[in-house]
Amino acid sequence: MGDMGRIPVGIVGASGYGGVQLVRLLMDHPRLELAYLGGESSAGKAFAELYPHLGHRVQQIIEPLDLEKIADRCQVVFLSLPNGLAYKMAPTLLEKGCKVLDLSADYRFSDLSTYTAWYGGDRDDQAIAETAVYGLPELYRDRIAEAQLVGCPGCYPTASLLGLSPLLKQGLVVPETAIIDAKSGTSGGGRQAKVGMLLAEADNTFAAYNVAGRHRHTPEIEQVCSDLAGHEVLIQFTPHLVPMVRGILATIYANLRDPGLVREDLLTIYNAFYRNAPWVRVLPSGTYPQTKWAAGTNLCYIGLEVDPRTDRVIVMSAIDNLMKGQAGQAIQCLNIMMGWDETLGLPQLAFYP
Ligand SMILES: NC(=O)C1=CN([C@@H]2O[C@H](COP(=O)(O)OP(=O)(O)OC[C@H]3O[C@@H](n4cnc5c(N)ncnc54)[C@H](OP(=O)(O)O)[C@@H]3O)[C@@H](O)[C@H]2O)C=CC1
Ligand SMILES: CC(=O)N[C@@H](CCC(=O)OP(=O)(O)O)C(=O)O
Repeated sequence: MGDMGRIPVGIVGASGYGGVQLVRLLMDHPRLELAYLGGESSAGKAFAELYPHLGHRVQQIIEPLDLEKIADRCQVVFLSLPNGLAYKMAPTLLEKGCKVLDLSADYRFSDLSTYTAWYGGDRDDQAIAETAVYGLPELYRDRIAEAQLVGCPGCYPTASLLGLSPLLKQGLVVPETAIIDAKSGTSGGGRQAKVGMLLAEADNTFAAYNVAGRHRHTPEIEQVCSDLAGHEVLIQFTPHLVPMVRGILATIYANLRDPGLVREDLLTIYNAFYRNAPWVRVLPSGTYPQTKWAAGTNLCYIGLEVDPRTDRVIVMSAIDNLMKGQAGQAIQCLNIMMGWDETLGLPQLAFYP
């Protein structure tokens, strides 16, 4: 235990977008303290050299990877790394008693053959993967509370699943008719330099990518939808890149089983479903979410409509991809794992008015 009863925490991948969000959140968390910052190409640099605006609060140097040292110093470790690295690091940390929260895809799949089909690699750690809990608290809160290893969801799956879950759980729509049309800001692609993310390339343009089941978040969304529906479900998911930095808006369409249902019926059902979920705000009738309301917060805003001409429900779900879609949700999960209030240390006020 660190000073004043705070829990010492390490972040591997501290220089990336997920890493810096975690640092920002940990600085103001009343029960956690930063005990280790790790990176690869940034190792040896002061964190303040990369993020000078946080330099008055964070004096640490980013250190090279040393799992034994991390485990000696930390009770909790966040792995915020490119896919395919966490599963090589987590076993040592777990063996030494650390709680591990992985922000990559390595521990999101209960069946590793799905992971390797989409992410490649050769994994033989099915037994460890099976101990991991999918870190979407609104669906798996009780299991997260008992977990030592959490696989935090992707940003698109978070927005999509929070929008779709009440409908699937209650059997209100035909699951196979669900279409998720989602748009993300560029920070979803991480901090690595990529030509498509240059301002000159990404500004003033709006386009779909990885269409027709080609995005790796498709199987992640389908895994949870199948769990909720009680049978295997295929979902149409189309991601888009929009010229903004933060935020995801998922617009979801599905055919209602009962065409007599109206908007108010569904809003009542959504409000009941999320009544104990402090990070989900179901909007009043006729109000649709905007990404800027969620920016910088751990909130998910949900609005919905029913189209009586087509008997479809249309659900809109907005999050900040770096917060509820990544680092904020990881802290929410840790709060639950520690038995604390799940809102502890997480911002509710958006960056914008
Ligand atoms: N951006 C988003 O909206 C979301 C991202 N995610 C996932 O979270 C994870 C992190 O994403 P993001 O923060 O965007 O990524 P970034 O590209 O911004 O950062 C990646 C980090 O990984 C570090 N790293 C890379 N290789 C190694 C290594 N071998 N050993 C130690 N550190 C290493 C880098 O360190 P260095 O700079 O020192 O080389 C850097 O700190 C990814 O798996 C991503 O898919 C999940 C949800 C949303
Ligand atoms: C805009 C953008 O590029 N977004 C990323 C998704 C980021 C994410 O959540 O990635 P992981 O599932 O790997 O954690 C993409 O489409 O690849």
